[in-house]
Amino acid sequence: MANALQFCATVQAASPVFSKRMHCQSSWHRPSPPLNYNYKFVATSLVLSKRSRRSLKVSCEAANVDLLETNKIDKEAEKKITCVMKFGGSSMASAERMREVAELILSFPNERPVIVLSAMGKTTNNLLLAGEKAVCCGVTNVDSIEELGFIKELHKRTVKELEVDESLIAKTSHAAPFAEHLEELEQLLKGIAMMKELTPRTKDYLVSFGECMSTRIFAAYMIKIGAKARQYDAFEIGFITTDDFTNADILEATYPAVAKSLLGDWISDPAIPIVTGYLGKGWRSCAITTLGRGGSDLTATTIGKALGLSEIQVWKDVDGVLTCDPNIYPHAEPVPYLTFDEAAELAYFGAQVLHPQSMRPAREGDIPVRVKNSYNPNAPGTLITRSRDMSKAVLTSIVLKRNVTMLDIVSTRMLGQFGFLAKVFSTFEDLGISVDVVATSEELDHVVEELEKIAVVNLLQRRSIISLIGNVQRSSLILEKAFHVLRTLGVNVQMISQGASKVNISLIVNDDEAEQCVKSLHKAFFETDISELEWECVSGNGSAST
Ligand SMILES: Nc1ncnc2c1ncn2[C@@H]1O[C@H](COP(=O)(O)OP(=O)(O)O)[C@@H](O)[C@H]1O
Ligand SMILES: N[C@@H](CC(=O)OP(=O)(O)O)C(=O)O
Repeated sequence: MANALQFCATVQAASPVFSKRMHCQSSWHRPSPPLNYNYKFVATSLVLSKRSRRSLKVSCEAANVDLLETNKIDKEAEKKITCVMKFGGSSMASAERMREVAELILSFPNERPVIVLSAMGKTTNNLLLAGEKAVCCGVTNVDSIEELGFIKELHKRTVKELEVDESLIAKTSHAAPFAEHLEELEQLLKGIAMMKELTPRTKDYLVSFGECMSTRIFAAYMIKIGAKARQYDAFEIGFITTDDFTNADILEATYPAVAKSLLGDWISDPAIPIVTGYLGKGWRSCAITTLGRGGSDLTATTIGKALGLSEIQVWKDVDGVLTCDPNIYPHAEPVPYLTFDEAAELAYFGAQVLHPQSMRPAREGDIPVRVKNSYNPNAPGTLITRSRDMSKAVLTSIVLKRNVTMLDIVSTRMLGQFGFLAKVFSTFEDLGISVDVVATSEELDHVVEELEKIAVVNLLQRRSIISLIGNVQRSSLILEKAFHVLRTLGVNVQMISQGASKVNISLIVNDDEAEQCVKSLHKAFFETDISELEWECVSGNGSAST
């Protein structure tokens, strides 16, 4: 189909109205079948003849729509990118794992994916530890920091075992070669040692080495085994964020910018994009930022929305989202289906498996997210979509968040009720503390000091939040059963709340009782027949299976 006269245009869709207009224009121009022609998404690509391209330019100007670019296309570009596949640290922990992941990617001949990678294994933790040690170890001792040794050894060994050499790594991108990264990392640690200071901004620069190195090595390996691959640093291709170092938010401008970078290259020379997860660029500072721990999931869903892909896959080391944390209770089972709301709530309340913000772009783009196991690709995993059949659903998953501080605030009646609550929340806002993720007791001292002007405040530490994610249409059944289990254990619930999204009931208990509660709740809800559950509750003669 492609010939010298054909071009591809990438335009930025502003609204459904535009899409409609676009539709008219496309029939008017009579283009060949669209590359990525989807009404809902930001970037729309069309294959056009040279004459149509000129007319499209005029029409776009008239419709006040950005024509991002028109490129000559080749045959390969007619096959659009289909999905994004994200592989986390656990999937990329060694040369052996990288080989398996490469094989896995190539085992889907009908997919043309964008790959998002995290740092290898525990590299991010090791980089942070190395940074903390550098603060107090003195410049001359930096090269003997144990974690720096681990990082160097892991990456050099991986390069050697995969048999990718420097020249191959250099071919993967225009950026600095791999050896220079290790060199620069050591220099940075020496700088930290000299300054005796590790700011959040420096922390983000420091941890970025993990993803920058893993993607370069992996892209080089893909090229070595004959695949076409191209490495990208997210902060160079339009991941624009707030300047909240260590926990930055993706800004809206990211979507068209990322679409433009990735589609532009794909159209002119298709190659599997291998993108660094977790990283961005602060819009004011222009410095490297990170999206919060586990942020590569968010990178993947952002790319999914930016390109209007049909699926987002996040590959983990477990068979999908499970009924509870397998580290607490090994009999946790995979949950086959979840809604975006359920998954977001689960992540927000502490399930390590997904980044708390990662569902937002997927929900906005209405793109299904599949959570799969890179160690067991045949397992069906979890499919996360906008809605699902809830007719049989009671409880979906149990999440535990430990070491939470509970503030018990009683008004001294100096303010009316509305004024009192407003003052309480503005105190948290002024001090930049998010309720539910209060970090240190030092921060809390200020909160207590402020609140004591209007209330009696009790600080209750070492508490846990147990979140019951499920069908809150059946909240009476869930609560009845849960309280029955907890009463049998002799546990006193200290607070209860139902989330605004109506998929979550949260209970606060003491830290030292929490794990046992989760185990017993799991047995009662997931290892008991549901009809039995309802019968027990109706007849009132059931007993908790603990
Ligand atoms: N409800 C849950 N479902 C699945 N995994 C969970 C859950 N809660 C905690 N986890 C933990 O999350 C891990 C997977 O997430 P993560 O380590 O972030 O993967 P990756 O680094 O590959 O992205 C699992 O190994 C598991 O120990
Ligand atoms: N490497 C970063 C980002 C990330 O998403 O990692 P993982 O996918 O391994 O959770 C971290 O450890 O936080």
